[in-house]
Amino acid sequence: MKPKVVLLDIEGTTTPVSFVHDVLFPYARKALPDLIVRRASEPAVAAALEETRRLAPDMEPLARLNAWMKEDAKVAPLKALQGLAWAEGYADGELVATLYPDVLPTLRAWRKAGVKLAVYSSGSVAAQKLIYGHTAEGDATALFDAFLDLAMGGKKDVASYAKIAETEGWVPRDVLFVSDVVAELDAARGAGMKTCHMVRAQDGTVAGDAHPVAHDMPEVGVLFGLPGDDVTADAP
Ligand SMILES: CSCCC(=O)C(=O)COP(=O)(O)O
Ligand SMILES: [Mg+2]
Repeated sequence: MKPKVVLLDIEGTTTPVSFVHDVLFPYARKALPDLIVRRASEPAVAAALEETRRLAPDMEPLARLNAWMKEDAKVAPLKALQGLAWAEGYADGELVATLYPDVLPTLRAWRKAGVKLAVYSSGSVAAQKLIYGHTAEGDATALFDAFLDLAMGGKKDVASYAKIAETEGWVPRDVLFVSDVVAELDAARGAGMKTCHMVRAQDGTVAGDAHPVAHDMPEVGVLFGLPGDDVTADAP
């Protein structure tokens, strides 16, 4: 059975790991000390700092945020603040999202064929929309039916995928989850979803034998019977 929904990870799947680690994360690391002071009275900033204090009561929030960034911790208040920092960078033109070149043409073809597309990333929904809203080809957010983040739970937890399916009204076996991280794929499979391991040579991802392996988005399509980008697709 062909998937009716394709649920996509971002880092290592649709964007190079280097874009996240060498461009986005350093930008946020530099911007956050000023941002959390300058915008301290904004509810989103205040809530993220409050949650940081709650999770790490013995540490000064900026020190905790810096330590999380060093560990690449997927923690909701850090992800919220990083998203606010990146919004400033995209707005002033300093940031432009880098996607793998096979991504948008293939997603357009799948959407044109009636496949629903969605994002599930540790990055906040706001940050996801910024990435797809600032690609070299313009705003591609209209391709997606749903954006999902850590509010659904951690990406390595079976319950998160069950919650996503329930929230969106999807039958799990109709959903194909594509990610570069095997533990995330194991969790999605545990909830009844189809899975595909994205192994991008540029990212140094190592293929295993637990999940079907693809090296780019068209190969995902071949494995799961989805159309290729030779289908005429109007750019969103
Ligand atoms: C979507 S914002 C940038 C990516 C990010 O912050 C991140 O932690 C990547 O996580 P993913 O779940 O997409 O691997
Ligand atoms: Mg990933």
